[in-house]
Amino acid sequence: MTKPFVAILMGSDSDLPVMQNTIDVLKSFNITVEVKVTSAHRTPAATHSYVTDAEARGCKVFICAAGLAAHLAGAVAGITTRPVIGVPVDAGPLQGHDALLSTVMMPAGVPVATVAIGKAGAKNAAYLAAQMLAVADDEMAAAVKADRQANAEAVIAKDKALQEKLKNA
Ligand SMILES: Nc1c(C(=O)O)ncn1[C@@H]1O[C@H](COP(=O)(O)O)[C@@H](O)[C@H]1O
Repeated sequence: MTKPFVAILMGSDSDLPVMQNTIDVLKSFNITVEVKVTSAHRTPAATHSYVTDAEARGCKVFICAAGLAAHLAGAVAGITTRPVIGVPVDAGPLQGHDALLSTVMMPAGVPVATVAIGKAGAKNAAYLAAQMLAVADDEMAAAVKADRQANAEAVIAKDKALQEKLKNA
């Protein structure tokens, strides 16, 4: 039996501050995570063998983060038929627009589910992975629903506090 996990691939260790957000959200759902620095440009052979091996060991979803000419997610999507989520990282003078376009503009047949640039996208990559796992896992589905409910309650509480403050101003 292979143990299910989510793999996070980063083009560089310089992407870690953004991708720590993904790790934290996945861990909050008790999802087993593997984190790997590997690059389609700098270490293409290692990237290929990691993805092939990870899939055989039970990786259910690949999350790939890269900045600049971000080809990592697309290259991984070409190796595996597991879902691939791409996180564009703001790593240079184009502020992540370069990474966004090179991650999202995949040719038909090899999709990369691309999230927003930076921290919000990094968090959403984890939520999306949890929702993908939840399709075949009722416990995960309940955890995702409970998390949504807690977020909604936090927004309502903030609004209530704001209304009180405005009333007393
Ligand atoms: N876009 C890629 C790929 C790739 O797509 O394979 N490999 C590294 N990189 C990105 O280059 C940026 C700068 O990397 P360094 O900080 O190591 O110079 C990082 O954001 C990385 O993801």
